[in-house]
Amino acid sequence: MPRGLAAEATALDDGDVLRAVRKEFALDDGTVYLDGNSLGALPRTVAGRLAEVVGDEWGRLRIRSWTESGWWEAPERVGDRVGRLVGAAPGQIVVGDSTSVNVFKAVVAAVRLAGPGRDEVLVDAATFPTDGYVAASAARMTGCRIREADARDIPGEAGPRTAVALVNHVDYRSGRLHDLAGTTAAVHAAGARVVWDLCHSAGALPVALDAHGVDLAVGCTYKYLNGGPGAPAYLYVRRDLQPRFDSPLPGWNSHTDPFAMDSAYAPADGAARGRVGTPEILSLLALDAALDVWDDVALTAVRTKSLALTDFFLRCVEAYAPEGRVESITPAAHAERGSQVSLRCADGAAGVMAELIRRGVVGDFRRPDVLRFGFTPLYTGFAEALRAARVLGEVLAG
Ligand SMILES: Cc1ncc(COP(=O)(O)O)c(C=O)c1O
Ligand SMILES: Nc1c(O)cccc1C(=O)C[C@H](N)C(=O)O
Repeated sequence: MPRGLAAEATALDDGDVLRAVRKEFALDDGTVYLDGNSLGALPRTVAGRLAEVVGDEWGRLRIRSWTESGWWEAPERVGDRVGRLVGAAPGQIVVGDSTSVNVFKAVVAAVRLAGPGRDEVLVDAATFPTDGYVAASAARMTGCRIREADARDIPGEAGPRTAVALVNHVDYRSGRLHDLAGTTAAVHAAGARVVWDLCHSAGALPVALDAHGVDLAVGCTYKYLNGGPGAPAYLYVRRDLQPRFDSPLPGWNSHTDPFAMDSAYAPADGAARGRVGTPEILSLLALDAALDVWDDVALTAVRTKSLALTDFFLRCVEAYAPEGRVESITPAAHAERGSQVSLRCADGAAGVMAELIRRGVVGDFRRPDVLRFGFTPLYTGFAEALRAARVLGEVLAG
């Protein structure tokens, strides 16, 4: 069986249409990096571009770079590049701040868009914690109450009192992919708005924000978009909602004429209305450079490879892991799977992951018992999936 898997891995790598993209990343063949769903690898061109931004744009041009190097418009320009990856036409995404901050803007703005009598913020019960914390605070501030529901039940749970539902497209822990089209349609049918958190889906699979009429969305850029540690996040506001988008953080950068330094606030049109303060130029331009790797990549090819990788890894785990030691909590159905495999390991999961990392297989551990393996189709190969499962088997066999 294992010999058959090795031959299969070779054949799959040979047929991989994305294989050449790996060399665009700074990766070493000694490590199997399965943590791109926490921090994406470094695209090789980023360091040179950053050196240029620091040396030439900041160092030589200094303040002139806000206009001459295009710094001022960079949040919307880079937003449009992210838009191509999440199915958003230009003019609807602004890059800046953290996901947490953008969740706040989106949830409060969605409540402000809601009709009378809507005082409920519906939250995916298994949400990444920051979304839950921020939504709870946003609810308190807007006179709403929070109600939690399993993300799969949100279509049926949204009702006449729901102002907004906040849902994770892919669950960070289990890797479950939620139904963006169906949930959005059902929440709309209930008269409410939906905010999607795309942190674990953008760059991992095709996302079609415009096609499904999503109201608002947020996401980070340091996972599958490889923007780097602390890279700025983004906010999507559907074009027809932009004139009514009432930001709870109306900083001077979102003013229609920031340099008027007017004491009265007048919001900018378009995506810029989602801005707050001065953009994080260095990390924003690092992200801009990192996005170049996507120029010739089709998201459909990414999805095909992602599913093949995770299918193959699951089969390898079945072949190598001692019976009963791990159990996948990631859905087997392709329609319900993101780009990771999470294995429940009831016995000593933290120690197992530490040993895996020591042996060159980098995933992560999520308390209390989850071993999480992220598969980044741009740079992860099938032989690596096989090696990760083999080493996991060895570690579990102790
Ligand atoms: C689903 C999800 N939402 C939000 C965050 C937090 O984003 P940030 O730290 O950029 O606020 C993360 C990861 O850290 C995440 O996985
Ligand atoms: N944002 C992170 C960080 O600053 C340090 C360590 C990990 C992260 C993460 O992104 C965690 C990630 N969102 C998760 O899904 O677990």
